[in-house]
Amino acid sequence: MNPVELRGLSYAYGEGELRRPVLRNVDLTVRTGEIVLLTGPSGSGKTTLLTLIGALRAMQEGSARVLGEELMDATETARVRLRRRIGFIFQNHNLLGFLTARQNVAMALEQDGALGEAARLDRAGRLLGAVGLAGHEDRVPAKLSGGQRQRVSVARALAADPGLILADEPTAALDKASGQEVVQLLRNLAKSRGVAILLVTHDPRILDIADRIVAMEDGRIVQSDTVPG
Ligand SMILES: Nc1ncnc2c1ncn2[C@@H]1O[C@H](COP(=O)(O)OP(=O)(O)OP(=O)(O)O)[C@@H](O)[C@H]1O
Repeated sequence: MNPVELRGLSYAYGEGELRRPVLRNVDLTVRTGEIVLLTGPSGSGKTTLLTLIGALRAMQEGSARVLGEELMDATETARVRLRRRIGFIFQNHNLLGFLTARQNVAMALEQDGALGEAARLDRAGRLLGAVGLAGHEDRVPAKLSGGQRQRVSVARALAADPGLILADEPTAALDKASGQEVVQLLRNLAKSRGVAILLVTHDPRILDIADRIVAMEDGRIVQSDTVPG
């Protein structure tokens, strides 16, 4: 089973005369452990596609199988359940400012009823160690650099042991070195854990981490290149 399989996926915003198609007949497969970068001009539909795959909005047309679940006609309950199996990373990291790095990561484990508070904090500490933040566990986001904050997001996305990570412009707010460090880290973790990554980016500095680069234009996939290497 591939983590992501899209067939004939179309999507439009608005209704009636205001209806505006933004995705047109998209086919896309992401394999286990594969890192796919999604590029394309502003407005080409990348973020919309990512939110559909992430079960953050309801499908309209076509088929999307994500981690084995069909999203077309899926109930809200089924979508919520699927979202818990996906790691999300965003440009502005979405960390809670009043919680420490460790608490931010531990929060992502709260869905797991089997783990008590102490076990969650312990696991969060180990994940922070895995992203190179040992010694920074008890700092709040404001006391970390942009790159370190994005590493906390990576640790948080990995917390629930996801089969798929969806990232939207994760390096946009970072300088070149921190951006490359974060994506390299993401790559190493994905490869060692067999997690698939679909990453939207405008950042030409990180194209070399991809297994495949998919280009979108006007709601269509116009090019899919396997990166040699
Ligand atoms: N909630 C919404 N309601 C109506 N139109 C929307 C909505 N969200 C996005 N759009 C429009 O849909 C189109 C695709 O937007 P989307 O954000 O998916 O593109 P994108 O490729 O991610 O762009 P960017 O690179 O600028 O983030 C754009 O024309 C946008 O204006």
